[in-house]
Amino acid sequence: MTAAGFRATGLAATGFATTARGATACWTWGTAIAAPGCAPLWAAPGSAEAAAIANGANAMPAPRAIPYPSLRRWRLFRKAAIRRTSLGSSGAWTAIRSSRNAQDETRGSAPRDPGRMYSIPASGGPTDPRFPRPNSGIATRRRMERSSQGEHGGSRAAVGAHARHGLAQIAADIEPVADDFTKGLFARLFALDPSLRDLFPANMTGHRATFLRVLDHVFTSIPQPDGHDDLIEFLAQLGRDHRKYGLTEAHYDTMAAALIAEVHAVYEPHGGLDDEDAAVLEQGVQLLTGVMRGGAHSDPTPARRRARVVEVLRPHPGLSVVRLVADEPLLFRPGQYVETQIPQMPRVWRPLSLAMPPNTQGQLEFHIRAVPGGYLSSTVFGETRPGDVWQFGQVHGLLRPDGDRPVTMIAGGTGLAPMKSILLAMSMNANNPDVHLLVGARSPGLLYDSESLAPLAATNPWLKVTQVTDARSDPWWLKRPATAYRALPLRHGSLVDAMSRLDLTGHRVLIAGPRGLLRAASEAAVARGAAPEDVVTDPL
Ligand SMILES: NC(=O)C1=CN([C@@H]2O[C@H](COP(=O)(O)OP(=O)(O)OC[C@H]3O[C@@H](n4cnc5c(N)ncnc54)[C@H](O)[C@@H]3O)[C@@H](O)[C@H]2O)C=CC1
Repeated sequence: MTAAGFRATGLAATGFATTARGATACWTWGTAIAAPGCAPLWAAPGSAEAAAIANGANAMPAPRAIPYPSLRRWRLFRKAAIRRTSLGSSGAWTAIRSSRNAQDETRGSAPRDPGRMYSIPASGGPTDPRFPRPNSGIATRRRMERSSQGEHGGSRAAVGAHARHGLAQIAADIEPVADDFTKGLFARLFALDPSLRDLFPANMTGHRATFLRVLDHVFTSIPQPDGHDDLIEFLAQLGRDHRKYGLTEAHYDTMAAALIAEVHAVYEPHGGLDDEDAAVLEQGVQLLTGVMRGGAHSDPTPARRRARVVEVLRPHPGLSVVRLVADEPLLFRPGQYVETQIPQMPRVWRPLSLAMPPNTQGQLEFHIRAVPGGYLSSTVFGETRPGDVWQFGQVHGLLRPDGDRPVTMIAGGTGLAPMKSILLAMSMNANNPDVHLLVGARSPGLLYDSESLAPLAATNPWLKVTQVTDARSDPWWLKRPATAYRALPLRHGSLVDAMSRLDLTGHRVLIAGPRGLLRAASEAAVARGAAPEDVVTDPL
């Protein structure tokens, strides 16, 4: 074995032990460790994975988490659902029943739904795509239904016909009054149980928006003919996530009661929900809260982890690198992000990408760009000091290589963090697929981590790094003359333009950075031959 350990400057913190088969690495922030036996945290000592890594296999585990659907995906999904909604005895309904029966069993009573579920037709005609929406929507819908039933109620069949609109239609009816709805819902929730107020941040704007998206997703997914496994896993994951707020089982009952009451309140001025819609609503809400509760209950891992800030670096005036040591090592996959709470903003949780792979020392690193007016970033930037204790909830994220296929990474600004975590982890394997990292910044001096990337590229033959900057020269406020980037190839232009020279057929394409870049680079990747399912982003 030829060992090449070193201690680099700046942010670089990588030590390599080069073997005949390739390069493995162990690293710590300050000191390089040339130790061929370093096993990553996800491979328990003595496990088959650890043995596979020792034998040179690329042993990154498969992802477990279901991603949160993006707002766009939700909207598309939802539109499709409203067009072809139907309620049936689907897997989702079975889940509702199991969840309700499980609750009953824990309460010691007989299951409520021993037989079949509600006799709602399994399929029906599509809802009217021209269905009127804002404010007058509900009233108009009721008028339409009444006219089809006779003004003073109609046949059982007619009631069934409008019940087919079901949950997707309730979601559509809520949309025009979404803001008032979520305000009313949380006011009702906190009135029912004032202790809940202390678990959430003072500013509920983000929460209300997120809650609405979740509700919309659930209410439009349930009537779908398939995809219920994903929905159940999504809700279970959401329940696991919500453990960080300290929610108890009773809180879920309160939430269910508040939600049902608030939906009824929306329909109240328009004649109220009929019995079938009310039953459908209750089932949907039971599914939502029941599966979340089950997900939370069945997770044996701690709801929160803690880590202490040990170092805050400022590679350039617009960027903080925060390093922490956790009480207990965090379990995550390289490339993932973690829900984070800082002491200056209690009860506020934000996703941050981990810039190091998991390690037994519990070392964590985050790259945080100061965003003018940014809620968390500016606080971290101005106020974080060594000794601060940060808390962490669930980890998420799907950025990862896939088998032996070549990988192209597109990292814009601090979008480099998850890529660096993956690359450091890969450098511990003897065999890796070829990786081409394109890292972009506004100007050369903003390429903040070239000091780490240059030695990583120099010692790992499978890795190629290309830097891309929009401008050729640095802004006036960047006083430190930047030179580290000169160790790696540099192109000028946009990151997306730089992709135009690549053939991405058969490549796994991982993209991280500003939202605009995620969108533009995803389109460019597909245009350059990548299969859409191989283009992976994690919009934070
Ligand atoms: N997993 C992820 O997707 C991660 C995302 N981030 C996010 O990345 C962002 C990084 O911000 P900064 O460092 O200030 O980046 P920046 O604004 O300095 O831009 C970095 C690079 O992205 C390109 N870019 C920016 N906007 C673009 C657009 N609309 N279309 C095409 N290219 C675009 C720029 O040309 C530049 O090459 C933050 O918003 C952060 O939240 C950070 C870490 C992980």
